[in-house]
Amino acid sequence: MDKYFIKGSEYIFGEKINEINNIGNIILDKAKDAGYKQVSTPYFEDYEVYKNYDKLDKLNMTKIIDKDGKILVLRPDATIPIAKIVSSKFEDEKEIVKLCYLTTIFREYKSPKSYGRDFLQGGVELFGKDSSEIDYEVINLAIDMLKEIGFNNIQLDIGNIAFQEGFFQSLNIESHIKENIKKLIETKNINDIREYVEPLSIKREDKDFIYALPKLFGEYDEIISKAKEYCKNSNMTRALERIENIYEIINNKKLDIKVKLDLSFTNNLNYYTDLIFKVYAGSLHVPVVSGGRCNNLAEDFGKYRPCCGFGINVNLVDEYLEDDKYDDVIHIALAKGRVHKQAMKRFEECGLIFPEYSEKSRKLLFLDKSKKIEVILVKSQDVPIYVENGAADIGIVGNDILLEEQYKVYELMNLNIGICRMATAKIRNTEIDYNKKVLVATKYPTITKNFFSKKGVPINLIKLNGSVELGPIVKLSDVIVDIVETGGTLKENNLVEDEKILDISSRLICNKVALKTKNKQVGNIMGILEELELKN
Ligand SMILES: Nc1ncnc2c1ncn2[C@@H]1O[C@H](COP(=O)(O)OP(=O)(O)OP(=O)(O)O)[C@@H](O)[C@H]1O
Ligand SMILES: O=P(O)(O)OC[C@H]1O[C@H](OP(=O)(O)OP(=O)(O)O)[C@H](O)[C@@H]1O
Repeated sequence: MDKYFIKGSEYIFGEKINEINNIGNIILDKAKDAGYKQVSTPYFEDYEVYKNYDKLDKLNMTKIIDKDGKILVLRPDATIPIAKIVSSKFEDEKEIVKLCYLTTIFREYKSPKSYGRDFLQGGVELFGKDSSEIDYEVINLAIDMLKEIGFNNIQLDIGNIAFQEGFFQSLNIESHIKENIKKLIETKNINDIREYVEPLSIKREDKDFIYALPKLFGEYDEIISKAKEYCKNSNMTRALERIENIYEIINNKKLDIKVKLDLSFTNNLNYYTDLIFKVYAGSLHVPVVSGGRCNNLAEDFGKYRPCCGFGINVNLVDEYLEDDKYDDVIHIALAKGRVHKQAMKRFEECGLIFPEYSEKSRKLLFLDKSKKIEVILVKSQDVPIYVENGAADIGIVGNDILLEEQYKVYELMNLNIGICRMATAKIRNTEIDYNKKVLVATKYPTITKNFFSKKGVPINLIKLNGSVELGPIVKLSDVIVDIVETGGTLKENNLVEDEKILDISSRLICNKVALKTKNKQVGNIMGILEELELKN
């Protein structure tokens, strides 16, 4: 039967339809009560318009060619069509225009429980005024909707894209380099950021800011005072003042939600100019609300009109409504085998005690003495899968695994355990003729293909699952690509290392949302591990 269905395109019926309609109606009713008028926009949009905003390919647009050969896209967002309506239908640019919508957005989304090619989104856009009071009004409406829908544990993260932009404007480097740095900041992979930025001719203090930026989120007081130390021009100062204003208003209103500051937000849709906010609800590992200020968007289609708005993914809200509980245990996935043994030693040296753990135990799940940290032992290849999907908040795994497949996780630290290298190896005293196709056996097809294609050597790859060293001995392959630590296995099998491909060590990785919602616990674990690193 499955052959008739497209992955990510869901049929919804029965009670599910009612649930989704109820959520949609709450969004529309709340918006209308607050003075917003409902709009409906076309399914098709002009690709030429969208491609200017989609700088990081975040929209994953579905393109269609019409009968005149024009490239169209299925509406991948709601804000741009609404900015077009406002510019064409509302002539007085001083007028405050408040519009709301409930519409299908044709864009991929992924949650630990589901994957969809499109989703129902409800939201609002308010045009005509730029002030912190309006920012609050819009944010408060989103919170109010989530409360009415039934969520109790709500976390609001606020940031200001103008802070980062202010910094990058003053940085005297080519724009494509700036864009590369921004992309790396978004991955939060400190190792990759350092590797790219360190050789650039940028002032030391600016490099330090770039390294600090991905970690510039968390408790408001701590982050705002850190951010102030990095201010180097009036744009950055103004951006922080704006954040202070909005935070003060929210704080005074006592909304009964957690409010955090995030200055590491990136402008991935390329139209935000100022405030950016995201709302997480319950144990949800993806934000349910995303919004912010895009003051210059309307001007692209007519006259300048500042704008602030948000969108709520109704499908996700529905999926997670039943899970509205906050779990304050931090779940750590460790690569079972060499890595977990070394990691558990590290934890022990840090004073973390897991009473039921012993190297010989066959148990796969251990709680620490305080019952706040849980370790799960999984196959090394599965660590990033557990973390990406939120089944674990953080994980410890070798960079060999992270390089072999792409995962949507943050790589936070190099732990300098599980150290080894990946290399090619061949039978002792033989020469490999790289002018003809070489037979390579390995457990690591992606790393192997990339390595040989960079060298310009054509290969035939044989994927094995272990005991790779046998390859050349039994004439299954000419060479192997495998992990070498002491070199003992190669030696005992009459092989020699030929060329090193990369250094390997274990990394601390983190689920993208857990970094926000369990920021304190993740920070504590990082702090403990960092301190130990300094001592060693
Ligand atoms: N000598 C080594 N051989 C293999 N991996 C090592 C070595 N030293 C460190 N590592 C790291 O440990 C990880 C693999 O650990 P281990 O070999 O215990 O698990 P595994 O390969 O999944 O186990 P198995 O092959 O028994 O299924 C690698 O991903 C790598 O990062
Ligand atoms: O340089 P060394 O210190 O000898 O370590 C390297 C060996 O260890 C690993 O094998 P593992 O024991 O994980 O078995 P596998 O071959 O089944 O993967 C790796 O694949 C090498 O074979």
